[in-house]
Amino acid sequence: MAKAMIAGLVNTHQIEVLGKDMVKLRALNDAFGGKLSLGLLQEGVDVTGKTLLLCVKPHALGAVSSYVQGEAHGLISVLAGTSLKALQEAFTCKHLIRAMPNLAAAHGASMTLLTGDNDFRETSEAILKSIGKTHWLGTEKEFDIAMALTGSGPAFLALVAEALCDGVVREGLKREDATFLARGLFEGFAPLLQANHPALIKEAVMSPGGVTAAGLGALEDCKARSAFMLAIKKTYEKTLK
Ligand SMILES: NC(=O)C1=CN([C@@H]2O[C@H](COP(=O)(O)OP(=O)(O)OC[C@H]3O[C@@H](n4cnc5c(N)ncnc54)[C@H](O)[C@@H]3O)[C@@H](O)[C@H]2O)C=CC1
Ligand SMILES: O=C(O)[C@@H]1CCC=N1
Repeated sequence: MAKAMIAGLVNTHQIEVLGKDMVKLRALNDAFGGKLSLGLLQEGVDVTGKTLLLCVKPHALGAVSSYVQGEAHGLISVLAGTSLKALQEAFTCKHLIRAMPNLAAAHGASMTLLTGDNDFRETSEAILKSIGKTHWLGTEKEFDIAMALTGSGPAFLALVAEALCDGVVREGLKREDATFLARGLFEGFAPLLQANHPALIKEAVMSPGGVTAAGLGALEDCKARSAFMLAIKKTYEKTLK
């Protein structure tokens, strides 16, 4: 996630990357043409007046915060399931934001959620727009629910793509043809979804008594819709633990 954010920001912002391993940091800097400043994350790192992008796994929050000192200007955290309250207890900063990008950030196409301090909304939106689109949510509850859709969504859609491919392979299609076709399907589906409500797309394809109706009937028999709703529920509930 950090690498994707750096790629989006490197040409417009001064970026200092703090990490544990100087060899890895140098390799990262080489990948970005030497445009980064590097620093070791060690006791006493002064972050006064800086805007921090926190991109470690949630369990590393305590370790990272124990190293830094001073009052940061802003802190933008991408840590899943880590509340504003927990961040506030760990860091001293003027403005606090939670952000939830997704894996498409690696292609500049993230759908990133934001919530937190309204006074830092514009700045955080400008920063996160470097990796795709942003959407501000007024409460942490909405943010945590929406995360199940956009943060985890690439994994759910990957499962759909994989399952559809498995289906045609089971019927006899070659795997490479299936994969090529699924990529084309998803590419074409993106603009369709931008222009139409999903229910209308389904209705447009579902001819009376036709082949798609037979397939959709099987999905309803298998409770596919209910399975996806349960997946969202479980993802959201896990966020709260
Ligand atoms: N992978 C995803 O699709 C998404 C991930 N996130 C969030 O992004 C965060 C990072 O996830 P990834 O980039 O996938 O993980 P990652 O494992 O690729 O990157 C984490 C980085 O943190 C460094 N690190 C670990 N412990 C550290 C410590 N104590 N001090 C300094 N650096 C430390 C690691 O060396 C590594 O470079 C997580 O909190 C996750 O919840 C958010 C949205 C989507
Ligand atoms: O599953 C996770 O914990 C992270 C957060 C959202 C996507 N991946």
